[in-house]
Amino acid sequence: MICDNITAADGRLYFAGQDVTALAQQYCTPLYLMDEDKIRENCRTYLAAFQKHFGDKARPLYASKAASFKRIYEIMKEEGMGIDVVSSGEIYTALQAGYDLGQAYFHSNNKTDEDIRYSMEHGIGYFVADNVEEIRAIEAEAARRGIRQKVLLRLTPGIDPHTYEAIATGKVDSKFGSAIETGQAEEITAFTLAQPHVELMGFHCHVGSQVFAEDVFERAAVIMLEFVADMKKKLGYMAPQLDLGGGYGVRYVESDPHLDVDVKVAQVADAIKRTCARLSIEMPEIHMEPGRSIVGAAGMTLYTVGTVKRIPGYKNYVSVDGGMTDNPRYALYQANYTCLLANKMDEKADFTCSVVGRCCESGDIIQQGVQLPGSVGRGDILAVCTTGAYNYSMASNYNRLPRPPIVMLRGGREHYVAVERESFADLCRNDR
Ligand SMILES: Cc1ncc(COP(=O)(O)O)c(C=O)c1O
Ligand SMILES: N[C@@H](CCCC[NH3+])C(=O)O
Repeated sequence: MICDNITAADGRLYFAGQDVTALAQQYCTPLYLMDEDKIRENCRTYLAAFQKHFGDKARPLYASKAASFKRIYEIMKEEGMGIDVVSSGEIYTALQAGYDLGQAYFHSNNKTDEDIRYSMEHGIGYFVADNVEEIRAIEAEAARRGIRQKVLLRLTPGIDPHTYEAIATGKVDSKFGSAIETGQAEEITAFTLAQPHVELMGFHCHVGSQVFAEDVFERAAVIMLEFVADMKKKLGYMAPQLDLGGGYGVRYVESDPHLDVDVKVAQVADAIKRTCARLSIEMPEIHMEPGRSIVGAAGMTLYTVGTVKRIPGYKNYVSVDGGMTDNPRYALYQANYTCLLANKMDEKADFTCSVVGRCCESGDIIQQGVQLPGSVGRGDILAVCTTGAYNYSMASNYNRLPRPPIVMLRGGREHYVAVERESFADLCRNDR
């Protein structure tokens, strides 16, 4: 199986040690399951790797855009993880969970004045400013409040991470950040250092997501540290923090490699230490922002199969009771997923089909070229693996479909609702 929390016994699929067909019956479908133990294990793996390879001068921040709901911030708080947020909505949710915003880094390429005001009012720890206009707006709000606000600057190191084009973000031609190559990174650094109510805490980059390519983070670290050294020499400014963003990939299909976080962090730490020695600079405090690799494999989505359509000479279609509304990733990126028929795990999977959703949209596809048992039919439970990241958080109500609930699994036996299923009344809540 693609992850060690997925098993099969007596023809049934188990996730986090629990029979998912029974869970589908109890909670109905579509249904998001999340393995709380796996989320905590992943946090601990990052925390231990950072401690081991960087010592106290480092911290992983959970990129909460991957999965943002109250319970996840409670878990991050309990695990001692920092967080990255990208909107006032994520900040509000973190606050509802009692998360200390002083540990939060506020990203986004376009923070509104209202975002800046709201987050400062609630004591945001750090802004990761994207551009000069944001620095001006942060300076103005900080001056109004009579405080000195900590910020980092998002830079683009000019690296191609070899992932889906739509989720590559570290190239010079990007809506995010200021490019080192064009000199804009230096300009914004000088500008920020001249602001009386802004304290520059360092630099940030994020090269992309679902990254497996060798040494991408090491190369980013070297470019960023060379910039740090350059700013020390030119402006007399030594950055206290360096944040290398998120991006480690997870296994969606058998052909995806398995990334060992401890090994990856060790390699990045090694590159950082060697580069700092070569440049004769002190190692800044290092941060990374894993999102997908914390929650991706901790998720599974369950659907009930409806129509099975066989078109002789063409394709076979298996329709399920959710679709691009709860998982838009195939529609957006042609992303890969593993689909399993949860209640027929002992049957040979030799029926090739496209698993499609129920929306009025031909592109409403979960996955193509899926192999399921030939007996697949109405009422079967279809599981899509590795849906913990960027599924619930990117869900929509297209066609007025209510968002599924999130049921958390823990300890091999317990399950509880972390997010309720939306009702039809919820859909009309704001209608006048
Ligand atoms: C700035 C930033 N940090 C962290 C992440 C998290 O990335 P991932 O979920 O791939 O670890 C993202 C998303 O790609 C991001 O844009
Ligand atoms: N939403 C993307 C990840 C990138 C988002 C953050 N920059 C995905 O589903 O793969």
